[in-house]
Amino acid sequence: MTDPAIADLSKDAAARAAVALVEPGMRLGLGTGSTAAIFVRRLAQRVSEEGFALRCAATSKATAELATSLGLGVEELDEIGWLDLTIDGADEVDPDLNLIKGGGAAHLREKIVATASERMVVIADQGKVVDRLGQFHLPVEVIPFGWQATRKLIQRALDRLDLTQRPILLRKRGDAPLRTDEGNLILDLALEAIPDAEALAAELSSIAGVVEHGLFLNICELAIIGCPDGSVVELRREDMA
Ligand SMILES: O=C[C@H](O)[C@H](O)[C@H](O)COP(=O)(O)O
Repeated sequence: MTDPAIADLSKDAAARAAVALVEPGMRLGLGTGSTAAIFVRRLAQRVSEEGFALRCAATSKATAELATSLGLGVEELDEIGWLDLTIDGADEVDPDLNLIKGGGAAHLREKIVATASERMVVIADQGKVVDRLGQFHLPVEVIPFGWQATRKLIQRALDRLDLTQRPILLRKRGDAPLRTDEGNLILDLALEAIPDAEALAAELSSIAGVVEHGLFLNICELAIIGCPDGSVVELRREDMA
């Protein structure tokens, strides 16, 4: 676990490098979370200094509010239609640039926005880089109707993948179940490690009550990893380089 102050310097380094990828007139997807929020602040700063136009779609109500408060115009994704670039954070990044996202319960809209973009770039601190996905609890957004049956079906899917006895936790905010921007629930899967992310993603996607899981496979093209000294390391997916 990275020291929070060090992580903030690193996140800022990654955010500043990502702002340099933005070109005037771009159609841009804005991610969610603490790293994405730093990016939004740095982006607003650059736009106010240089005064160019952008069209932005946000991945959450929180990001839309932040961007709007900083003077960035935010539109619905469908008003813009398609995006040139999405910049977002991640909870884990593996060597193939596969990700776990959804620590902030926003992965459904994040995945819609990222896959409606020509390019998705992740910004993160070094603590997010892992050899194999799964230490971070995998968020799964589920419909409230019949969610306990959905949880049983997820458990059975995990059993088929030899991920037995893994806790599946209903995410709460205070005493109440957390509701996503879409009014759904989040189940967090404490897997420890994911031996076959493609197989798990396919199993989860086949369950009726599952809206979306937080595995982002083959979506991210570039990860900008910030370091506390202000430098960054760029990780690229081989097949897109
Ligand atoms: O749902 C939230 C998102 O997937 C975030 O991008 C992710 O949790 C990373 O957030 P942070 O930058 O705060 O670590």
